[in-house]
Amino acid sequence: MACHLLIPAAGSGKRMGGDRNKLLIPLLEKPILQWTLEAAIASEAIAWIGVMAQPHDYPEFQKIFNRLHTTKPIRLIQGGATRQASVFNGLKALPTEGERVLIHDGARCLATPELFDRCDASLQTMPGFIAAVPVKDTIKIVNGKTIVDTPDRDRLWAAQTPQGFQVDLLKNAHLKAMELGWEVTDDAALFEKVGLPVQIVMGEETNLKVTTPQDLAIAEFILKSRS
Ligand SMILES: Nc1ccn([C@@H]2O[C@H](COP(=O)(O)OP(=O)(O)OP(=O)(O)O)[C@@H](O)[C@H]2O)c(=O)n1
Ligand SMILES: C[C@](O)(CO)[C@H](O)COP(=O)(O)O
Repeated sequence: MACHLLIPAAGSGKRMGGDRNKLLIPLLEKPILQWTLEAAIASEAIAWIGVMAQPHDYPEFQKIFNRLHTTKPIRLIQGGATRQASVFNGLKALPTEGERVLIHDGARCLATPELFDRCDASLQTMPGFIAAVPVKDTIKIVNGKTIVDTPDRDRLWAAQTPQGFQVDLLKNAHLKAMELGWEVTDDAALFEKVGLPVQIVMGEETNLKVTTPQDLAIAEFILKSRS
């Protein structure tokens, strides 16, 4: 079964500090979103891509789509006020034959096609998963500036995308979130809140989310080391 991919790309990039969507910032002469799309296009598993965007970004995003060499359909879908709302809009716009969906942040432009393929294979056997990597730092829980706990690092994983789910289960979790006013930063959290299991799939250390100007420099370094 062909895999459908939703790319939340409707943010504003506040932490990047610029005056436009950070996904339009050039990284080695290509916009961040173009790197993300090229990796998704190169993944054998993905047959259809929906990109959630703010209408004011449509013209620039369309220019990026026009530069891509692919026959895979790429659709613009109106984004929402939060990542969560953008994903919900994406779920409603999926082609009806899609039973399972991958969701991948436009800002994670270093994910490899192999990661998408591995995630799609995992999604065939589980209702929900996230790509994640084991945490390397010792993490502290603090109250104000005082440490209150040091959780066991063996149980800590850093969440990434792709994340993948059975569409009907995820839609129901989003509906419940709207009804009860839950606000979360990833889709796995909604699955967790409704009591559904989410598995871990090994992510990639280099699969960072470009969030701050420092991340741009790191992403550039990683891309150069690949060429
Ligand atoms: N209303 C929103 C907000 C975010 N996103 C997307 O969700 C992904 C992860 O969000 P983040 O990295 O936080 O992006 P921004 O919201 O743009 O950044 P910031 O939080 O710094 O404003 C990004 O690809 C972003 O475009 C989205 O589709 N719709
Ligand atoms: C989905 C995500 O990328 C997992 O790391 C993340 O939660 C996105 O939300 P953020 O608020 O931009 O970190």
